[in-house]
Amino acid sequence: MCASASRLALLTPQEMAAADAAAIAGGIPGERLMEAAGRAVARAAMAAFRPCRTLVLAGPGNNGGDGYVAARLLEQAGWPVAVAALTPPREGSDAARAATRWRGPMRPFAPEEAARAGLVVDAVFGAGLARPVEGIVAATLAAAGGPILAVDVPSGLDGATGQARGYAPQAALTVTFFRRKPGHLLMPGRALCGRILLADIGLPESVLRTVRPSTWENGPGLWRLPAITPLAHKYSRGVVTILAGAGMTGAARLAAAGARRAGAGLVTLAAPDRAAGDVLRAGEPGVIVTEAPIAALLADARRDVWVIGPGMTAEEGTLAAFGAVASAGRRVVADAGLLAAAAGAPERLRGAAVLTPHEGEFTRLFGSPGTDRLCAARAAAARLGSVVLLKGPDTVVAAPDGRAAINAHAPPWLATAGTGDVLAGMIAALLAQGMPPFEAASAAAWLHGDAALRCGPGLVAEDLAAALQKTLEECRAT
Ligand SMILES: NC(=O)C1=CN([C@@H]2O[C@H](COP(=O)(O)OP(=O)(O)OC[C@H]3O[C@@H](n4cnc5c(N)ncnc54)[C@H](O)[C@@H]3O)[C@@H](O)[C@H]2O)[C@H](O)CC1
Ligand SMILES: [K+]
Repeated sequence: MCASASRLALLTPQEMAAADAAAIAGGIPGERLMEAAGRAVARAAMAAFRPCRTLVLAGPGNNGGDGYVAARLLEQAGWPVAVAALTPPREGSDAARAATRWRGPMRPFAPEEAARAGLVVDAVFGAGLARPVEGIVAATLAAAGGPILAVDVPSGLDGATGQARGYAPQAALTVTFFRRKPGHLLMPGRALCGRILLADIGLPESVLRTVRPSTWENGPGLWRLPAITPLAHKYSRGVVTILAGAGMTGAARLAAAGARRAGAGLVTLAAPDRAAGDVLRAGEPGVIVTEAPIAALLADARRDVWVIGPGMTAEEGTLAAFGAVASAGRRVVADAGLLAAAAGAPERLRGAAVLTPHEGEFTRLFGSPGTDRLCAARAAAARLGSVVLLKGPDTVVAAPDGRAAINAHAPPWLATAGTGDVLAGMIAALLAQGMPPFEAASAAAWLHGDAALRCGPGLVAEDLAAALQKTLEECRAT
């Protein structure tokens, strides 16, 4: 794994525990890791908040241990700190030793204590969350009068899925260690964490070779955009063919704009009839419009990548068009109408390079993704042998081989009509320029979000393609 991808690795709580164990087996005392974790929490508190009456809520495990260390260091810095222990740590554990070094005031675990605090440090549960948070823990966290600084994760948040198990508080700041967890990027986890600080606690990078992560935060470093060689010509920069629907030609035009701006050398819109063709010709002059039948288009071997679905209806004809293109060995980005046409029968999309369903399309194809979007997208990708890009505020890109990327680099205003069509065209363009499907889908998702961030909340889909130019310039420069 290259260095930049390594930095983007996301570790599940289980993988984090394995990383800890590997480090400890490699001779790094757990106590040193805990001391480093607690110090990172104390430093983050001192950097983010003014000295105030601080209550550290300590759980029975190592999350609690981090909390005792942070309490001791904050008190040494002159902060008025008290600790409330849910239950004492297991005797002889690192957390127990950290607890014995805490000589300051102890308080009961009680809502009124949290209500009186200017800052609550939530060190109750972290990677070891075993069951929903409820009862006195939930009541005390919910009563926090001031901001919450969460250690590793807000207690109750599942680090693997980003879902709250029972109650999980809204943190102002979350300090996590070594690598982020999927739950720090998946919703609602990302929102509940508030600002996320990643601290180095001295775990060597070598533990990643032991853990072998398969989930990454999406970003440059996980993929590289195709270089534009001096000898490039339009065919070498990839040919994208987009099937246009009879009615909604706008979607195909948006896909064409996305494909062109993402660098495809030649983009063709295949119209179903003359009327549609005339409408399409009114669009971007740089797009070739043809009414030629699919069979004739397939005779040109350079037409390697196709987009099928935007603006198309969910009926047999759409599936038949896909069948003809896929059986000719061409790579298809399946979106919108094609996904709808295969509802309940996802195997009919076997052979597609990339599927780009939103939640509703995914549900109609594979059933509800439920609370574990990562797992659902991975299962769908493995089932079809295709990359599945499950769109949302936390878009998940899953490959058939188990790799997955979570894209947090996208603003909420991206959720507007037509942006999905642009994305489908962008994926096709990157495929046509030689990127493998997982990398092409991941890169397109990130570029798509970055362009939307540049456009601001007034975004309409037509703006995206134009904003892509700046995004691509900067991405290529890095
Ligand atoms: N490398 C690192 O990232 C380091 C992380 N550290 C911290 O260690 C915790 C994980 O510690 P662990 O002991 O495995 O789990 P927890 O502290 O989260 O607590 C588990 C403990 O709590 C019990 N429990 C779980 N859920 C509940 C519940 N709902 N109600 C009651 N009790 C519950 C469970 O039975 C266990 O006894 C990680 O998050 C980091 O904060 C290390 O300190 C340093 C290295
Ligand atoms: K916590």
